[in-house]
Order: sequence, then structure tokens, then C-alpha cells
Amino acid sequence: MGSEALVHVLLVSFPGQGHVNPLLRLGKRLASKGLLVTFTTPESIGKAMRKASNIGEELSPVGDGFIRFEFFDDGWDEDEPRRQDLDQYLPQLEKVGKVLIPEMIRRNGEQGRPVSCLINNPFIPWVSDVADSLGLPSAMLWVQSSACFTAYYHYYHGLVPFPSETAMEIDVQLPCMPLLKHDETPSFLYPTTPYPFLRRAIMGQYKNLDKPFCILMDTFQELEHENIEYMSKISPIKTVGPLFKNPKAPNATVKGDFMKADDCVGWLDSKPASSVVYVSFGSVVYLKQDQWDEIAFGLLNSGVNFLWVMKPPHKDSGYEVLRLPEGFLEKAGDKGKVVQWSPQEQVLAHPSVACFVTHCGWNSTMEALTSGMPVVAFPQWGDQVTDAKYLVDVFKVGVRMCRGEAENKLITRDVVEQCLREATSGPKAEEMKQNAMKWSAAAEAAVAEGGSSDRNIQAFVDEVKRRSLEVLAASGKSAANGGAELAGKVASDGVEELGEPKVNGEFKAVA
Ligand SMILES: O=c1ccn([C@@H]2O[C@H](COP(=O)(O)OP(=O)(O)O)[C@@H](O)[C@H]2O)c(=O)[nH]1
Ligand SMILES: O=C(/C=C/c1ccccc1)O[C@@H]1O[C@H](CO)[C@@H](O)[C@H](O)[C@H]1O
Repeated sequence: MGSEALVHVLLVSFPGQGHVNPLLRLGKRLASKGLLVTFTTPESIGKAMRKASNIGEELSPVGDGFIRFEFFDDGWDEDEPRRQDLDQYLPQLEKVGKVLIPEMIRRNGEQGRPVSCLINNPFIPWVSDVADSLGLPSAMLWVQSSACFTAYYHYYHGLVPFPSETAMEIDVQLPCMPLLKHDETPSFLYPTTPYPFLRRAIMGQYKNLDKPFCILMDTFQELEHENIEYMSKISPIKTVGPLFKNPKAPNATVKGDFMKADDCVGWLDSKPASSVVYVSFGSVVYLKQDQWDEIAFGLLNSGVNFLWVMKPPHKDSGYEVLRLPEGFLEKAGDKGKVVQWSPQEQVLAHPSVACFVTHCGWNSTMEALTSGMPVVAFPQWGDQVTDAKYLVDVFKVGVRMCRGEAENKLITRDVVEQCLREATSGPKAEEMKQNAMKWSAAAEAAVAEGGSSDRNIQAFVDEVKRRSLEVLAASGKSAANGGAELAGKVASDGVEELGEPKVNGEFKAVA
């Protein structure tokens, strides 16, 4: 079947690595089930993705469908430093996105690829407004845990008390969740958070939560069972994770890395089984120099082999370039390897890797669990502090090295060493490995044909197909001939009408 005849879904992503990865993985899943998927994010990131990840103009076949990329101009000069300030950049993205995404939809329609559904990730909630105004169905991919979704939901609706200026240290009890200490609740909700713009962005998504017909989640039923069951009664959620596993297209090479991964698999191959500690704090977290030094000495003193990701900060981020202690690499010798960016999926699947020192971003969390990899939790902010709680106390695959940035505590080399020892040898390490292997098996089963996530994704694809016929029917056209004409209609109506959901017969949102 040619790509023209396929139902076409447009994925719009916030330009962060931890957001692009799960949305692109969802795109590959949808494509593998026979949809045409277009992935879009601002050109500033598109440029990095093209360079690092071999992304071209062409259509890539994935399973029964296809994926392609189109990037949009965020309206700022190439080297505009304000992109690093989300307080300024998020409103800019909304302003240009509300014009350029409808134009992209129109263009695609004119080229014979009418868009039937929009999917966004959090931080850019205006995408559902765009869909609404064009009479198109939309869905949202929640890129964190169901537990965090629950926390934000209850905060937004004022359903339970959260830490506040007058009661900062209260515990928080949320339905079907363990009691969270104040510093285990998503830290964007603290009154003192340095990232109030991210709280606003997430709250913006909750304000718009009635617009998407479905909230897809990169988690799986068996992992957060009771909580998911509870939230499903309140919100139209569907678990589809772990998205990084795609059994129908395991060899799909389409990737969305912003930086080319350094080669470290050969080095891992040279190490004995379960002998390497992998250390990475994701794409956004930067530690201070004194903390970096303590980690460096902890690694050396523990005597373990280690692979350490030390990504360079963006030139406009305001972060200092971190240095390794003098003579560190010489002392480590062949026991240690430091890279700027790693092929993390491959690293976590490598038999030489014993454990993962992680900042507990949700992608890293899911990748570790699915790879059967015990962790040492070093959360900093946002969902990471909640994910750390779950990794250690609920999933029982981790030891805790710190409680988060808000604690403002230097974790000493002795603590680092002790945690590494605990996670790599002895009965606790054994127990964590066994638990991690159980989660890995459960994750594989969830995404295998007929598993909970596979069923949900199939149901979602079927629903998108059904709604696409309704959208075409609402325009008075058949699926066979209506696409281009529908797109023309969107083109002429779309931009001017933004912000005003249409309720006339022609493009009414499909309920
Ligand atoms: O050296 C690295 C570090 C991270 N990642 C990937 O970047 C994403 C980071 O997402 P996460 O939610 O863990 O953290 P964030 O970067 O959003 O804080 C994950 O998919 C990782 O696999 C990677 O490929 N190589
Ligand atoms: O990508 C981000 C945040 C980006 C940011 C924050 C502050 C200033 C500039 C950019 O967050 C990551 O998102 C993941 C998915 O929601 C999450 O799991 C990670 O913990 C976050 O680090």
C-alpha cells in the first residue's frame, strides 16, 4: 500500500530530548501498525536531529506504515539565546505554532496527505487548541509516570493538600499511591521551585485536558496497576509503554538524538559481565562542580569499571563547563570511560553493565526497568524525585543516593562509594537484579502482541481510523476522494479561526 492511502497522524513535540524520544517512539509504534506519521518539532532541534540521527527528507518505512519529518521555524534567529529560557521560549512556540501547524496541516492536505489526528506531549498544550479549532481529533502523550499524572491532577483540581509556603514539609497521600514525603512530590509543585514556568506549562495541559480524546501514557498496566485503574475512571488514559520497545519493527533505525552518540559498545564488550557502572544524568540536569568531583572520587575509590556521560552544556545555558579532577582519567585508566553522549538503549541492554546511576527522568526509568537494570537513584527535580521514590520503595530495583536538588546537600564520595558497592555486590544487589528482571519480563509482555500496551495501542489506532472517516464524512467527502478537499477547507478556515473552537456542522470536533 502506498503512503497516500494511509491515515495520517501529526505528532508535535516539545523540543527536549526527554520529550522527543517517547513521542518519536510512539510515532514508530503507530507507523508499525499501518499509519502514516509526520513528526514535527522546531527547526532548531530538527537541525541537530538531522546531523546526529541521519534524518532526511524521505519517508521511512516502519512495519506496515511510514514515518517522515517536517520541522517548523520558531521565528527566532539561529543563535537566539532566549531559547534556553523557557519562560520566554514557551510563549514564543505557542505564538508561532498556532499559525505554522495549521499551515503545515493545510500543505499536507494539498499534497494528498490529509491529517486525521494531532498528538502532542506536555509543555505545549496549545496543540489541542489547534486541533479543536480545525475540527480534528487530538490525543496527548503523557511522558511521565501515571503516579506523576495523578499528583498533577490532584494539585490542579485542589483535591489534596500539597506542600505550600505555610506547610512546606507535609506528606501527601494520593489515591492508590504510597504516602509521599514532601520532597517526593513532583518538585515543580513546590512553592520554591526555580522552574515555575514548567509548573505553568503542565497546569496548562491540565486546563486543556478535556480536549484530547485520549491520553496515552509511556508506562504499562502491570507497573502501576492500581493507580492506572483508579485514574482510568477519571481520565481517558491508555497505557502504551514501554514505548522504546517495538516488537513489530525492532530494527527501525529512525532515531531522534540531538547529539551523535560516542562509540562505547566496543569498550563495554571488553569488560566482564556485570562489572560496569553506567552513570548518566540525562539531557537537562547539570550538577555543580563540587558534586561532580565527589562522584568522580566515589567512582575511583569503589574500584568499579564505569562508563560516565559528561554532556557539554549548551553555550547559552549559563552552566559552567564541568571539569574532571586533575589526573582522574589517568588514575581510572582502562577501568573508566567518559563520553559526551551514549547510545543509552544499547548500554542498558549490554551484559557488562551492572547498574545505572541515574537522575531518574522517566525515560531513563522506563529504559532501566525494561532492560532489567538496577539503579542508583540521584534525582534532582520535577518528576525525578517521585520516580526515585518508586524505583527504590515500590519497584524495589534501586538504592537512593540523594533526595533532590531542593535538599541542597553535597553527596560525599564516601556515600557515592557505599551506594555503588551496595548496588553491585551482595544480597541487596542480587535482590534488586531479580526484581529488575521481573519488571523487564512484564514490560516485554505488555508490548508483545496481545499484551496490555499492544492492545491499547491497537485500540487507539482503530479509533484514529474511525475518527478519520468521521472527519472526512463531516466535510461531506468520502475517505477515497475527500482528503485534499478537506485539507483545502482547513487551509482557508484554520489560521484565522484559531482559539475559537468551531461548532458549525462542517468541522465540528468529533466527540
Ligand atoms: O547519554 C545519553 C543520555 C540520555 N540518553 C537518552 O535521553 C533520554 C533522556 O530522557 P530522560 O527522561 O531520562 O531525562 P531528561 O533528559 O528528559 O531529563 C532517554 O531516552 C535516554 O535514553 C541517551 O540516549 N544518551
Ligand atoms: O525536558 C525536560 C525539561 C527541560 C527543561 C527544564 C528546565 C529548563 C530548560 C529545559 O524535562 C525532562 O522531561 C522528562 C519527561 O517529562 C522527565 O522525565 C525528566 O525528568 C525531565 O528532565
